[in-house]
Parts: sequence; C-alpha cells; structure tokens
Amino acid sequence: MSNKTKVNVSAYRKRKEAGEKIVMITAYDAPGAAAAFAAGIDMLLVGDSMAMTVLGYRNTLPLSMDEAIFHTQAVRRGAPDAFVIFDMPFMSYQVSMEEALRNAGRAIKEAGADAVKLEGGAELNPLISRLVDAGIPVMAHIGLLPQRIQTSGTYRVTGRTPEAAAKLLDDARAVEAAGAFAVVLECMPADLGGELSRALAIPTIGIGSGVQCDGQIQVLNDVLGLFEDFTPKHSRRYAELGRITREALQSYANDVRNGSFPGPENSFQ
Ligand SMILES: Nc1nc(=O)c2c([nH]1)NC[C@@H]1CN(c3ccc(C(=O)N[C@@H](CCC(=O)O)C(=O)O)cc3)CN21
Ligand SMILES: CC(C)C(=O)C(=O)O
Ligand SMILES: [Mg+2]
Repeated sequence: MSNKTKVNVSAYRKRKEAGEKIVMITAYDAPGAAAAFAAGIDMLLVGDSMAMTVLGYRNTLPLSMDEAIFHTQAVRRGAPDAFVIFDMPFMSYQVSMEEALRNAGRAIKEAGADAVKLEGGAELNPLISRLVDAGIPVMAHIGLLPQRIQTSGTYRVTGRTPEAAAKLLDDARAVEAAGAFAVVLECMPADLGGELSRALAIPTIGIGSGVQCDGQIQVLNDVLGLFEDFTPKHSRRYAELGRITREALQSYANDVRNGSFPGPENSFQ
C-alpha cells in the first residue's frame, strides 16, 4: 500500500471553490473498483448498500463490520491508488464512542480505507470530532438515512416541510463544524440541495438531491442496470448489464444443449 494519500481531503474543498464537480460511485469488489478508477471517478464508496446490491439482504441493516472490511479489502486491491471511503455499517458506531473509534480504526488499518462515512446529523458531532482528532477523515450523510428504515418505515424524500428543511440545514452546518470533510445529501428537494451546498464550505455529494450539489454519488449497480429489485427515481441507467447478463447466460445454456459449445477452438487436440 502506498503510504501517501493520492488526494488529501482538503483537495475536495478546493474542487468546490473552483466549481469543479466531484464524481463518486460505490464499489464493492476489485473489478468494480478498477473500472471506476480507470474511468477517472474521483472517490469510491464501499457502501453498506452492498447488503442489498451484492449480498442479497432486503435492506442495509444486516451488514456486519467483517463483511464490510472484506469487501473494502477487495476494493483496495482492485484500485490501489483510489480514494476509498468505508461506509460504517448499522450499529458499528452507535453503541459507544469507543466501539465507533475501534471500528473506524479497523476500516483504516485492516482495509486500507482513506476515510469513513456515517449516517446522521448534529447528534453525531461528538463522534465526528473524536474521529477527526484521531486522524480519521469523516464524510457525513444526512437526509434519507437508510439505516433508520425501521423507524422511518420507507425510503422517502426528506426536507419537504419548512421545519424538516431547517433541520437539515442545521444538521449540515453541525457536521461541517464538527470537522466532516464532505457530506452526502440523500433524497431531498433539488432547491434544498442547492441551498445546503451554498451554505457550506465543504463539498456536498448529492444522491437524489439535485444538480446544484457539489458532486454526485450513485450506486454502481443502479448505473449499470444490475440492480433490478427497484429503480430509484434518482438514478439513471447507463447500461443494461442485468439484461445483457441474462441474455449471455441463455446463449451459453442453448449452445451447450445444442452441441455448439465447446467448438473446435475451445478444444484441445
Ligand atoms: N440499489 C440501491 N440504490 C440506492 O440508491 C440505495 C440502495 N440500493 N440501498 C440503500 C439506499 C436506499 N435508497 C433508496 C431506495 C429507494 C428509493 C425510492 O424508491 N424512492 C422513491 C421515492 C419515495 C418517495 O419519496 O415517495 C422513488 O420513486 O425513487 C430511494 C432511495 C438509496 N440507497
Ligand atoms: C448511496 C450511498 C450514499 C450509500 O450510502 C451507499 O451506497 O451505501
Ligand atoms: Mg450507505
């Protein structure tokens, strides 16, 4: 592992000042990370969405620290020079300050992550400060919080009432004051995404929060058409790999059954 981080977190604030968009995507394994890095994507998130996109769970809650570490190690092997963010799993940072610090430390030491991401607003301030003081860069995440699905009930757009919008502005300011280097804004009205982005000096990374955010993040499998349980309104499919995969496998099965695979070129004399 290189001992010098390719891009320091302060570079992203400069990127914002220069008006240059920041591009993020999730990655969960070595080939996905290598493809995203080769495409010039700025930062990779090993999202706890892996629970749903690649591990077959119904929501993000079951994901364990060990599973997240295992996948982050693969991402790091696939993209040794990428800026990689470890999405802290549900209950890996809520139980106590000590446990949160230990788990975030594992992400850095065992998985080679460059930073961690936590879901929550002002209530996380003491933890964000402790992590940053310990030398661990923190990306915050406000708005729709998938790890609270069991209290919120559904994945729903946030900040639609004046009170909810004001709370999100407070949360955004709070996580910036606590030392977060960037903040994900998930699923809020586009105008509010713009307002929060103008209110902060740190970059906002939007998902379903409009074009005025300083950067965007998407789930890799949504962009590639590989996640077909549902299509979030906030994502655009740039390929139909789910359909292409099924068609390729049907062709393979047909060719085996009709004797056209393996051909002479696949056989040894
Ligand atoms: N594949 C995938 N993509 C994601 O973006 C994603 C995950 N999984 N898992 C974790 C969270 C959950 N997210 C989601 C999931 C569903 C919607 C969704 O269906 N939204 C409705 C609007 C709901 C409403 O406000 O009424 C939509 O129509 O898109 C949004 C974000 C974002 N994250
Ligand atoms: C959608 C992004 C922000 C995320 O948290 C994830 O992929 O887990
Ligand atoms: Mg997540």
